[in-house]
Amino acid sequence: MEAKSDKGIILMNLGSPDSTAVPDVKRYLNEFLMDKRVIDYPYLFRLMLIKGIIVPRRAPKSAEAYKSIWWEEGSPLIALTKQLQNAVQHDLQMPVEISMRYGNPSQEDAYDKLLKQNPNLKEVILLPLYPHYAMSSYETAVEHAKAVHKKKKYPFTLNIVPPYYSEPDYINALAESMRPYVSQDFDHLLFSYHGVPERHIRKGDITGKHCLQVEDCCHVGSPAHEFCYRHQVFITSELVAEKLKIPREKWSVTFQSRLGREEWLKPYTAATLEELPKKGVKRLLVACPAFVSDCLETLEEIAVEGKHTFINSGGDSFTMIPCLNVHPLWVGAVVKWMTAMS
Ligand SMILES: C=CC1=C(C)c2cc3[nH]c(cc4nc(cc5[nH]c(cc1n2)c(C)c5CCC(=O)O)C(CCC(=O)O)=C4C)c(C)c3C=C
Ligand SMILES: [Fe+2]
Ligand SMILES: [Fe+2]
Repeated sequence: MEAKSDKGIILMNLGSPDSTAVPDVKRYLNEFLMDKRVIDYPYLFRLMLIKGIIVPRRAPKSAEAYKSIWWEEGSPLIALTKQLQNAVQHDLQMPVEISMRYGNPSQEDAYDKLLKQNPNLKEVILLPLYPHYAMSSYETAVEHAKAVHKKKKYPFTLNIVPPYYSEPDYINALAESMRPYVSQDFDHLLFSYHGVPERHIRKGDITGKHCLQVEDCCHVGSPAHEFCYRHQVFITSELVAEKLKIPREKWSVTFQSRLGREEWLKPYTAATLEELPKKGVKRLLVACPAFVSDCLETLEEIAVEGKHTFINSGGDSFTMIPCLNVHPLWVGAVVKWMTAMS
């Protein structure tokens, strides 16, 4: 009989509200936006801004948006993360659980479930479902996982997978998942990434003098790249475009989901979708590699709102390429990484 593994795996994603009811969306947005790595203003100012202005205004609109994409089994992001869990579990001996940075299932739920399955658990391998490093995504997920682990004095160690934005297995899975779409006629491929404030990029610059300060900073060698979201999304896009042999003038990178009045990474996706038809781009493909699983930001902001903007601006066809979700090559990559780390 095969010996029981003393390791377990957690796939960690961002999370969604428990339901599309406004109070649930409010609770989720409060937790999300009160995170000091997402909105990094001083605590009291953040509290007043989030609880007094942003959440009361945003929650009803967000609830409507969630309603328009909600599945019978609940949030697409959570359902797709569960599907990934099942697919990976099928090929691995170690138990696999999922956790969400905000909402449910929580990090504690995932640790407890693993421990219940094996009280002698020695190590948990944590795979954040974010390919790129950003203070507001990968960093907050990992710091949260570490904080819960420390606070509850769990008896196992944590082994965290670093950002995989340029890992050949990830790039191969992403490129192959996109190949059926780029094999048909199209005028342009847009890589639309979740945006972040430019200030976050400068704040995360470990050299203090590189990001958004040096001409073409993301393509000039620097230790800052290890923590630079902008650099990392360019690398992903370049590697995928190279693998798919898409000429440089046929693809570009934009940033979506801006919130608030600060300057965020540019160019903005919405403005680009308006401009492209005027430049002769009529048949557009859009991929969103900041997200491993399809979610509100792809299914609503891109596939519905983005399409509307593009078609109303003179575009003819708009195709959103699905996220990796449970693509067999992605499942294979995760299984390979987990096996190598165990
Ligand atoms: C200051 C605000 C935000 C930053 C910075 C931010 C960064 C960031 N977010 C993701 C991934 C996702 N974000 C999602 C939804 C979402 N994001 C924000 C705000 C910021 N995100 C809000 C307010 C929301 C909620 C929805 C809304 O009201 O518009 C999602 C989808 C969640 C779902 O349930 O489907 C994802 C995924 C990344 C990767 C990132 C930094 C790189
Ligand atoms: Fe977000
Ligand atoms: Fe940079």
